Amino acid sequence: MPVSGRSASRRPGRRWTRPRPDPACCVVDDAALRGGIFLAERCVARAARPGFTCLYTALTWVNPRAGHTSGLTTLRINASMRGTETCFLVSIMTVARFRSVLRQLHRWIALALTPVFVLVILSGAVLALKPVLTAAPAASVSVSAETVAEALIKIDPRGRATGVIVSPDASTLRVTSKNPVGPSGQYALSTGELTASQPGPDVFAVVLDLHKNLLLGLGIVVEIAAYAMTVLIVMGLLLGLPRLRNTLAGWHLGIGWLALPLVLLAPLTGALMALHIGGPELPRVQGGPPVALAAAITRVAEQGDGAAVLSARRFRGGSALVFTAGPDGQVVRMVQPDGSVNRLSGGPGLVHELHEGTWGGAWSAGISFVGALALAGLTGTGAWGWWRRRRQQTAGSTDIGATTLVAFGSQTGTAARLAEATAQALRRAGEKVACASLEALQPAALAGYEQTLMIVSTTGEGELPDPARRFMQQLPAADLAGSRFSMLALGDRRYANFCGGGEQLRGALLGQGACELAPIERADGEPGSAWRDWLGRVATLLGRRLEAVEAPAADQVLSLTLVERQRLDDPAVAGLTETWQLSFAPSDPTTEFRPGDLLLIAPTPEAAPRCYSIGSSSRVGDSLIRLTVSLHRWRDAAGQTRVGAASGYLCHDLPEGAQIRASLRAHPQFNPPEDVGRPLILVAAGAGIAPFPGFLSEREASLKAGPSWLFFGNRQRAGDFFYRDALVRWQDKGVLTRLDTAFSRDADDGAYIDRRLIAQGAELYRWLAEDRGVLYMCGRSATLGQSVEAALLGIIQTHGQVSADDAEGMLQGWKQDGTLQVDVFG
Ligand SMILES: Cc1cc2nc3c(=O)[nH]c(=O)nc-3n(C[C@H](O)[C@H](O)[C@H](O)COP(=O)(O)O)c2cc1C
Repeated sequence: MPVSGRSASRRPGRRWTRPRPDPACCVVDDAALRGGIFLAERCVARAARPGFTCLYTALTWVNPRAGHTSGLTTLRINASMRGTETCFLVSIMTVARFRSVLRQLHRWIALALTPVFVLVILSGAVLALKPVLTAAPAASVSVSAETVAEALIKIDPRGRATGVIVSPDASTLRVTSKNPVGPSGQYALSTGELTASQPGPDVFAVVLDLHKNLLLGLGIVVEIAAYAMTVLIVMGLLLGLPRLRNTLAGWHLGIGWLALPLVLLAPLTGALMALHIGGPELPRVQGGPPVALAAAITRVAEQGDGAAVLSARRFRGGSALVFTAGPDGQVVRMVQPDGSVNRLSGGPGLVHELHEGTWGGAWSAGISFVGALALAGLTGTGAWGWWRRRRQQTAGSTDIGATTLVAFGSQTGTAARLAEATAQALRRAGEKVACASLEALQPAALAGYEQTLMIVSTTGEGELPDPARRFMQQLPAADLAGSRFSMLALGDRRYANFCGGGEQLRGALLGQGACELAPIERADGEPGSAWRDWLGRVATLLGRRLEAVEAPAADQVLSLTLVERQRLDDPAVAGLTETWQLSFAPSDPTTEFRPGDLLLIAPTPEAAPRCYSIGSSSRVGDSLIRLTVSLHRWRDAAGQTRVGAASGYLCHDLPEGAQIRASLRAHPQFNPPEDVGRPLILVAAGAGIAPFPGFLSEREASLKAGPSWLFFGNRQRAGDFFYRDALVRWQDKGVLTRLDTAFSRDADDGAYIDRRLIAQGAELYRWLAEDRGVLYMCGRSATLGQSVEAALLGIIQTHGQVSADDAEGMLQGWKQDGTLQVDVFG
């Protein structure tokens, strides 16, 4: 399907239609469809009963705006028995949709409860160490229940105390009360007097209260957190297998999977405890006025087994628990409000012991502690990853409080660098400045600033750079009365339409009512001096004094020798675009260049230069600058075949060994990311693959390189699968983690590259949104640029579960923060 056809069908608003009859006309997320049909088949299997005939049709609804499935498969089951036919319509969520919903739930539940998780997990880690850090609670000197009860009556005559612990030497009682008027402190057992030394706070008791009630009696919130944590871990398992990568998402998944028993232990046992499953068998609590601890201990004394009292505390429904040590070990008794005593058997129960790490002594405590650390790691990597993604999405939004906007429209980076230098110079002079590409701006944004300084280049035959086109299209609808601007237009007089792009935009701005703060400045070729003049004038009008300003590095003029020219397409295959790789040796062997930098070559000194993307890197020892050049061939009005001046010169006329002069233009926006660990997604069509061999050779040379994924589209696998051998070699070496191709003229393929992106949407979204990947796209603007962006919008909408507008905003955010780098040519 012609890509332009699909983009023309884009309409605002959400409208779901059935797939059109020609399957080539709709782009269906194959994986999602397969998932849906799989579920459909299971559903039919269930619906089928003896005597029924079942037919089903899976109707997958397609969203034409985004070009992807809605994620809902509607299933029609025609079941007939004895001539009566019934039709059921069942809607099934496809696997992709299900995972997407699951991911959203996982994210938002986890984020909502992160503060609670942090408190509960950290306090749990401290409590896990309690058995190791504290001495065993058993008393070394035994004291009878009667003695403790007598002392407690003196200390707490009104029965308000909620806990009492006998000291190991049986000399004092530590009494606590939740009621502020109740007794609290350390008392002599013999006299019942408050001892001079007040006991320090019981750290473990405070931590336990934090762990169980968040110190605020919010036990219910902790219970919910335990259920939620268990559910989140299960959801996480459903979301994907671990991919061991040194990224936050990689660590998150890795911890979740590899430490699964450990991370599941505490929340699961906590949830079971909250549900009273697996604990000791408790007698039914009668309820009634709470029994005083002294009375409870007296009732235990009356049992007459002479056991020594260790501690007692208030329990549910007015009852109390009394812990004693007898010859058979620790015994717990529950004293009800009516004075009846029940001996609790079986200890705290396995679930409690597993939760508290007390089932196997010090090393089980250690396991609980490691489990708590793993849970902390899961929470930390999850929350940090979310925060970092959020920051990436909001990064680059215009500075708050700025009065001057510096806006740029740049094709090959010069205007962008000058805009940044302009903003910095003005900021240093005290002006509040925001700086943004026209790509990220809407005309109405100009009204938010006192003035806008525009730096706009010209490309093609007098055209606006690609990133400025949408802004220009939106201008006719904007009312810019009251907005002030000044234009610095970058151009080159060797082109027919000098500074055409800047002139066009200026005319349109004036047409919409904006007025000029300072007259337009036109830069011919190297823009440094024109920029300085213009900036000086503008700064004076703004009442600012500039310090000495330095223009960004200019293009570097190189002397190059063509050492090799290799044909990349197969001349025997008809209908392909003739394409060559050219390797140039710079006369200065210390010349530095990186993949994505640009080489400007003109066939004659007076001719306009053309720009070619460099596909090699001096950083990894490449001494040759390598270009991929397609011959531009067309038929003129008289039917004569013509070839482009620059491409014809490079592909045919320039002999090997010849020397030329060319300009090297740094293009840092399109260089490989400095953080080599970031996953790399490269999307290329035809000669757009030019810079990517250089990207992969830089990755090959790095030990810390993250994964990389190339999407390459061309016409025929047999004839123009450029750099196939090198790509296969990089795949074998693990440098290229994934390779997806689309060959539009192959009978068994027929797809364009956007189809591949959509088919891999879930994984692609994960690389970009979760693993901090960065996507570079290179190819013709009219085809690759539009179709890939449309595919990305659909992917964000489907797999990020956001509206069309939010997807658009996210895509713009990706362009601003460098997640999406575009180098397209006309
Ligand atoms: C392929 C190409 C086409 C160009 N077309 C024109 C043009 O039609 N008119 C013009 O004045 N300058 C033209 N230029 C010159 C650029 O506008 C000039 O080099 C500018 O500094 C580039 O800025 P940028 O890197 O921000 O895009 C062209 C440059 C290239 C590489």
